[in-house]
Amino acid sequence: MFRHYKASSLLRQTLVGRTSVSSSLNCASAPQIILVHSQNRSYSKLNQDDVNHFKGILNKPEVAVIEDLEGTGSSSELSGYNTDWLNKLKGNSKLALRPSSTEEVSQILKYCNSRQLAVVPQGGNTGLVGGSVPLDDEIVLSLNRMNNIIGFDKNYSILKTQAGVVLEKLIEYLEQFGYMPPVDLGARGSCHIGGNLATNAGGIKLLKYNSLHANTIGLTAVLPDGTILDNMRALRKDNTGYHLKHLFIGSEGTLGVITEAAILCPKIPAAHNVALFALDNFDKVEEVLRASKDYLSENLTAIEFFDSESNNILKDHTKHRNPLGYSHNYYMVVEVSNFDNTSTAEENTKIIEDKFFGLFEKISTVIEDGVIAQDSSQREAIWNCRERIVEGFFKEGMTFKYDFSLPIDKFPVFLDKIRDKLGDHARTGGYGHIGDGNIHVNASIKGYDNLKLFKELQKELEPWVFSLVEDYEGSISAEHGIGSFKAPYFELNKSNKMVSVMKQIKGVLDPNGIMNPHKLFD
Ligand SMILES: O=C(O)CC[C@@H](O)C(=O)O
Ligand SMILES: [Zn+2]
Repeated sequence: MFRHYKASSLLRQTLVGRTSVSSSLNCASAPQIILVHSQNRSYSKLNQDDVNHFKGILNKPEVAVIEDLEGTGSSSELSGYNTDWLNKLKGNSKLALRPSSTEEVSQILKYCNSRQLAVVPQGGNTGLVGGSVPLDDEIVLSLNRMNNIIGFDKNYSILKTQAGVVLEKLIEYLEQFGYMPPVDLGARGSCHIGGNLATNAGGIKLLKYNSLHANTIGLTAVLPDGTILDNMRALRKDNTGYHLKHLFIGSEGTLGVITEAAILCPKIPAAHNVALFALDNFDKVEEVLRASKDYLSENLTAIEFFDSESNNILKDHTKHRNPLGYSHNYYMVVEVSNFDNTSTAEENTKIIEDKFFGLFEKISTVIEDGVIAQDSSQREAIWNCRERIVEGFFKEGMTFKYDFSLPIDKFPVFLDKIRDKLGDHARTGGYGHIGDGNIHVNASIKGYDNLKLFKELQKELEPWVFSLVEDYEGSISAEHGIGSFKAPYFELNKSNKMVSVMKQIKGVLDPNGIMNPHKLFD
């Protein structure tokens, strides 16, 4: 049984162990919706000589080159490289290349650049904005064979790794040293660290551990002309000139390919626990946020929220149940950690209990109800209430998915406006990373058989919603990136001057425009 917070009696809890926040989600079974099609610009057409060239330069060509030049559809493996995780896009690539070293990536790009062949770099292909699959017949450059962990520097807690390592493998590797990656996502079982870097992926840990921009100490990146930029000395302090690594982090594969990274890693907390609160209005959500930040300070490791529609969607489509039920307007998940490794397990338990007890005293008149986990499975159950909402919307039907940054006081009015706009056509929920101003809006129409309605609504909704975000001085992407889905709106959300400098940088590094065409810039 979960232990309930009640204003009259807060009982001491038993806190044990540590658990991952959730297992990986997988959207591979979704019915397919094709949303974007693009005719490539003046790229060359891939021919047999090109394929033979790649076979000649790559180690183990039998696994490094996956081709279907004739377009017979004989390679089902190629179909995986062509299809995005949400099953919203299907490209028409005839060739996927799987290099095994930075040198091979360099040779591939050099050749593609000289032949004007377009390239889509691909990591775990778990992105949500259509950024990692071809829109036409671009060559897929997959990093999935570059999956070696290079090592961990215990003096400076810096991990060195190849880009194609799955995030979960890094989590497991670092555990032996008592450390963890600074980033964690629902897709941890499939996403690659290189893809996380290329998209500057966020997630629930960002509040505490900051972004990948902040934690990346060094990178190796390959430019479209094959030049290797090796910055893997991994010096914590290196104040010499422009930090080119930042150009590649979040560039969504439009400037080059990240092949290695050196990442600063935080210690795994000695202990942690989570509580779930129910609230009746959004002002109170903000109050709990402020109280948690003020009172818990550095012990606050995550704070998330979800609204009642998101909670209902979870109930309707997944096996996960909210221990606080379904009658409240808002819910918040608060995670508290203790970092003092010299404390005993009992002391840790008490330290965390005291933290929650102190927080509860401050918010007891604000919350309607609350529970604290008593063991690792309850922690997971609480996290599932938040992390599995995605799965619920996905099962409801075709989903509009957004990841906005907004001033927090605009969250409720913003959601109301979207609900008004979509009317009865969709179920719309808001949830996300309240601690860093990032709201996810998911809106699902029922089922997968009304693509016409979906597209009609999209036409109405998107120009309007993205300009609303601009009016509110927010960002159209807090963490998922621009990809191809948001590319038409990218320039709306940035000043002309900024877009112009970005395009100049793109022009310098990728003058032939071979890298990930139609992503980021429309
Ligand atoms: O699928 C989504 O819309 C959000 C996914 C992820 O960023 C999350 O925070 O759960
Ligand atoms: Zn998120």
